[in-house]
Amino acid sequence: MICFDIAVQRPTILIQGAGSLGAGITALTGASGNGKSTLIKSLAGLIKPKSGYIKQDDVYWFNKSEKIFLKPQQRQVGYMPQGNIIFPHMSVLQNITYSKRGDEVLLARIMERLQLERYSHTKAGKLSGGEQQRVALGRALYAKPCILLLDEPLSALDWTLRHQVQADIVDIIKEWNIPCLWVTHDEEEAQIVGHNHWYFEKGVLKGTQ
Ligand SMILES: Nc1ncnc2c1ncn2[C@@H]1O[C@H](COP(=O)(O)OP(=O)(O)OP(=O)(O)O)[C@@H](O)[C@H]1O
Repeated sequence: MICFDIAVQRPTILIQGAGSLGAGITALTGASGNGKSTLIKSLAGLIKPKSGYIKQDDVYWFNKSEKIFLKPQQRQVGYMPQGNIIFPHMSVLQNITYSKRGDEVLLARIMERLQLERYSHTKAGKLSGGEQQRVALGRALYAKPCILLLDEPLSALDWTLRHQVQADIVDIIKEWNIPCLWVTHDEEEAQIVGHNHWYFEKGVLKGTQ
């Protein structure tokens, strides 16, 4: 279980949120610029909030008053960022094993589950959009995450691929039984994938109770 209560000051908006993430998918929506990526990056350790705490069970990842701040690599987080998500000149295998956290068994399982085996030595930049998304997901899973943070994981895909990759991700999260925070602009996608639905309104996280 990941619990947090944080505030992040941005130039034009104060972003605040408190909640807890147990197994299953929590969809996160909200208007552009309201703080969705900021929350995800804070949980991943890429942003240090100005106050509050983030903890996994009893272990603090961030605690302002105790001056605790774990770096991203010290948190067991699988993070799939928005935008350019793969290293195009590296092979699929090199992309997936980038974190060096997993092992051969986990790698084999990921390659099989994401149907990437036949592309192992292909440069990731040569794959289709949907295949690249699966590589990015594989990299996040290879980090042996205790939480998956997905920032608009389907945004680069056309409608057919969207449904396919969406179903793959939902299946894997069910199988792995871990918490997942899934950012999307698409309310319909949020309803389909999310067991819970959080949203940002004027920088404040709602729907967490
Ligand atoms: N690196 C940064 N430095 C300073 N301010 C930033 C930075 N990145 C984002 N912001 C600001 O923080 C606020 C929240 O941005 P954030 O990216 O979290 O929004 P979002 O809800 O994810 O938006 P979108 O849906 O457009 O991706 C915005 O006002 C944005 O301008």
